[in-house]
Amino acid sequence: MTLAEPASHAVSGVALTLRGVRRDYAGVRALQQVDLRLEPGAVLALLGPSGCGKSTLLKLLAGLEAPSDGEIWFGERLVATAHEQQPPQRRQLGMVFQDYALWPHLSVFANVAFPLQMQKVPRGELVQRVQQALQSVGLEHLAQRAPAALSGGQQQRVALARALVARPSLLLFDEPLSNLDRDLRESLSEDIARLLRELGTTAIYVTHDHEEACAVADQVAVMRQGQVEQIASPRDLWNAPASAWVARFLKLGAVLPARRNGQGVWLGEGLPCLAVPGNSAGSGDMDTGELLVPDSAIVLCAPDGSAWQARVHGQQYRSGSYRTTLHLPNGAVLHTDTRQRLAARQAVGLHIDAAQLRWFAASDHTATSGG
Ligand SMILES: Nc1ncnc2c1ncn2[C@@H]1O[C@H](COP(=O)(O)OP(=O)(O)OP(=O)(O)O)[C@@H](O)[C@H]1O
Repeated sequence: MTLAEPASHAVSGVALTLRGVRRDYAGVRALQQVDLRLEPGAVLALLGPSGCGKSTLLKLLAGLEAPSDGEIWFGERLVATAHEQQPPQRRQLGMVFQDYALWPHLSVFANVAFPLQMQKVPRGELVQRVQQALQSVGLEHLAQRAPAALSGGQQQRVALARALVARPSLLLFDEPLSNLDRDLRESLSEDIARLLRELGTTAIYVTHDHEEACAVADQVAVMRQGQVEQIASPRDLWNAPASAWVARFLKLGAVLPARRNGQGVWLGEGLPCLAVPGNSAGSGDMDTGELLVPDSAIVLCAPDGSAWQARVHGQQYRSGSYRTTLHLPNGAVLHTDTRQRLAARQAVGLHIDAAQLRWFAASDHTATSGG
């Protein structure tokens, strides 16, 4: 198959298709069989632990590396196979990196103008587009400054304007906010999300930060060992994690070994039975698996107010409430948030909202939720 030429005019928001994409380095399979499809204008966050293949996937999309197998399509354009790759400059990409990558000797204006100069855009149009891009990131008043005279957040806004000014069909973000403090990350991720939606640009956004991924993206791909473990909207990811691993990675609550049959689910010998709705186990033999118990499923009560007994292991104050660690009689650890200050080793009762629990079979990724 030969690679198509890019369209001569700027295309906003291209569809993205990956089919069977694999990438091997000497002795390391960094990506194995990645298949995904992104609609034009959609924003996909790649989230996953260190080494899961996020940067490798980004490099393949950027054309900085070639797949060992599979196909990458931008809309109707085949941009990469193992045998043939379109170079980065022909892919109509914008990129925003963690370290901003601005030219230190050029002004803010000149940095943003750079991609248009490369495209030999006429001066009048160039000035107008640079001003527009700077306006969209709220920096038009700093056009003549040098990057060194800007804060980290402002520098990243310049990088964003530079990526947007060329009207790319795909924007790639590589941990763009990880050098910034939490408040700035929040405000800038909101701005990025708004801009991407206004412009209708398709984007891939690599991050380690769950909240940032959900703030920016329509879809989140959770990656594990070179594969996409789950791809879903932020809401579906939180409400319906596909596996115990995803639930753990997203820190959705305690994920505990459990057993079940048709009568219910048990977290251990001698503990009360949980009536997890939708439990599809047969009435006979016990099934082993894991149970997700979100923090929000647990409400504390007096020790004699429930069949569930626990002891307080410790508390940590966190913006308005105490995150409380609880030990069940069999040693299992649960967490909940409460406004009550409790003593270590204090006995408490628990109400567990079974509707929020989620069962994961040991042998597969099939989850049964209470919701
Ligand atoms: N040039 C390379 N040569 C050999 N192995 C590599 C190379 N680049 C990446 N890898 C390996 O491929 C796997 C995926 O790496 P990648 O950088 O894509 O992970 P990541 O999810 O981006 O990690 P991080 O979040 O730490 O940046 C890792 O095991 C890594 O060691």
